Amino acid sequence: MRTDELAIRVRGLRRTYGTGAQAYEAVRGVDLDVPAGSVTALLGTNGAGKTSTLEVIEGLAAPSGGSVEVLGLNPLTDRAQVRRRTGVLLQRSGFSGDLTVRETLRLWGGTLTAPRPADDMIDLLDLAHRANTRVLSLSGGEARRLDLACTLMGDPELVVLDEPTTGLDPESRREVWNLISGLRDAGSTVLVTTHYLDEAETLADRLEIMHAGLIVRSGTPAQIAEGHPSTISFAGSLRVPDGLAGITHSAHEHGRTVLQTADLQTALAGLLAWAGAQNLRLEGLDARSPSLESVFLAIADGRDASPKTPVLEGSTR
Ligand SMILES: Nc1ncnc2c1ncn2[C@@H]1O[C@H](COP(=O)(O)OP(=O)(O)OP(=O)(O)O)[C@@H](O)[C@H]1O
Repeated sequence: MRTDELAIRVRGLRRTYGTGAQAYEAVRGVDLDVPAGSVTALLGTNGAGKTSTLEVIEGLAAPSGGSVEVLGLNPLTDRAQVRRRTGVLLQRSGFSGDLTVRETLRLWGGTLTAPRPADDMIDLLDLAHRANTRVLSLSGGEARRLDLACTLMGDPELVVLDEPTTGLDPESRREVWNLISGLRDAGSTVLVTTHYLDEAETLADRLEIMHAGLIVRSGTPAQIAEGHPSTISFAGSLRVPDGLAGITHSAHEHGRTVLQTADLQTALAGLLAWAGAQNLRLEGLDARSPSLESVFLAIADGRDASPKTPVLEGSTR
C-alpha cells in the first residue's frame, strides 16, 4: 500500500443507541481519515463517542448512517478479509483466566491465518517470566501486554488500539510506545485512542479530537496547538506589571503565578529583565509552548468546543 493512501476513510458516520424517545445519537456525523503508514490518535472527552466510532471501524457494529472503508473494504460485509489484515485491541479482553499466557497465545494463533509463533510474541511483549502463569494471576499491566501480543500476532498491516496503555505503569507505557513506533517504522498503520495527552503528543503523526459525537479538531499536534497561548509560571504570588513584554493574562493558581503570552521568548526575556532589575528570584520557573492539554481543556469545558475546519494537509479528503 502506498503511504499516500488512506487505510481508513470514514464519512458522515452516525451511530444511534436505542429507538424512539429513548434514542441517543452518540456519533453525529464523523469524517475521519487515517493515512496508511501513520499513527493517528483519536482523543476525546469522556463519552465523546470514540469507542462507538471504533466499533464500526472494527466491523463489530453497523453504522446508523454514513460510510466506513477499512483498507478499501467494508468492515462489516467484508469482515473476513478485513480481519485477516487487521489487529484489534478492545478496551476489555475476554480471555479465560484458567489458561496460561502461552496457552492463550496458541489458542488465539489457531484463529489466525498466518500467526507468528507464541514464543515470539511472549518475548516481544516481555512476558517470558509469565509464560506459564494463568491469566487470572497476571497483573493488570501483564494482562494488557498479553492482549497486545494477541493483537499483533497476525502481523497486521492495520492496528486499532482502544486505550492500549490504560492501567499500565510508566515503564510499561513507554514499552508500548516503543512498540507502536516500531509498528509505524515497519510500515503498519495505527489508530489509537488514549486519555493520555502526552502519549498522543509523543506518538501520533495526526490527532483527531472528538467531543459530543463530532470531530472538533484534526491535524498534527503542532497544528492543533498553534494559536493557543504559551504559559510561564513560578512559585508565589507576584504582581507582574500590566502589559509587560506581551504578557496577556496573569493569575494566581495553587500557590503559583501563571502568565500567558502569544510570544514566549519575548515574554520570558521581559519577565527575567523585570525580575532582575528588582532583585527578585523566580523560584520554580517554568515556561511552556502551547500544549495539547490547553487545547483539550478548552474543548472539554466548552470554551472552545465547536468544530473547526480541519487541517487537511496530506489528506485526500
Ligand atoms: N450500548 C449503549 N447504549 C446506550 N448508550 C451507549 C451505549 N454505548 C455507549 N453509549 C453512550 O454513547 C456515548 C458515547 O460512548 P463511547 O463509549 O463511544 O464514548 P468514548 O468516547 O469511548 O468514552 P470513554 O472515553 O469514556 O470511553 C456515551 O454517552 C455512552 O454513555
